[in-house]
Amino acid sequence: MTATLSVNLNAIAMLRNRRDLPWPDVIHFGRIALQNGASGLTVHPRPDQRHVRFSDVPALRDLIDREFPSAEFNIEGYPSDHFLQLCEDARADQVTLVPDDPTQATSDHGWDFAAEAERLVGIVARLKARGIRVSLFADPSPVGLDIARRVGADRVEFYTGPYGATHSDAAAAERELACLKDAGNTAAREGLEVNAGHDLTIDNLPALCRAIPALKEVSIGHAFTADALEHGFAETTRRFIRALQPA
Ligand SMILES: CC(=O)[C@@H](O)[C@H](O)COP(=O)(O)O
Ligand SMILES: NCC(=O)COP(=O)(O)O
Repeated sequence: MTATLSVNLNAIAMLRNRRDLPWPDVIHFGRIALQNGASGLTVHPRPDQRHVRFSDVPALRDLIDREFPSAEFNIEGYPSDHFLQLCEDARADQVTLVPDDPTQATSDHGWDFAAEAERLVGIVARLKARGIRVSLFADPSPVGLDIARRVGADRVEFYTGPYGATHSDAAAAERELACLKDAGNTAAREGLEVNAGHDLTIDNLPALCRAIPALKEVSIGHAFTADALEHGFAETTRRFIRALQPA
């Protein structure tokens, strides 16, 4: 199985927000990514709208509906009532629920499934009742994946920040990959499909795909955007898709 690529547009939105101007245009770069083979688009509209604005969400839904109806729209975020309503109004194909505090600089941990199970059951049911696939952001660990399944999640997205941080330490990378492999095997046993994201790059993707052969989707934004500064958005999309192909 080859994991699909969902391009995260947060960094494009952050660049746009530097000035009160409409460029770089989030919709334009989402279109380029989908035109060049990305399977979907991801955004993480945070409460402070530091990058993706709430108004970007319906506009991206409209792009996919009009021009790329087979593409998926993955919306990530903390399950506040406002966020859940935003996802429902946008008819998200997938919602990735993340336990982020509004003040966090970025996403840096998965759910404490044991502590949050009771709350997550209703939230997951609400989204699934609207035909939305639900993925729960999870640490790269087997712990709690049985609960993730019990609360109704279709998938977990393993947080690959610790793996991404090992870019200059091969031994540490092997240790993180072993954790991801173990977590991926447990997820499969629990009947969960697996996504992954955070600090993934062209260089670290192949080993991750070998560690989790059943990996369904990777969502990538930061390193993708850095690569695109050098290669352009279209070629970078093709480069990341090539990196996902089995060797
Ligand atoms: C959930 C995750 O790991 C990322 O998708 C997250 O959206 C990154 O958020 P920032 O782009 O705000 O750092
Ligand atoms: N879920 C991860 C994501 O969407 C993008 O994370 P990053 O590549 O910006 O670190």
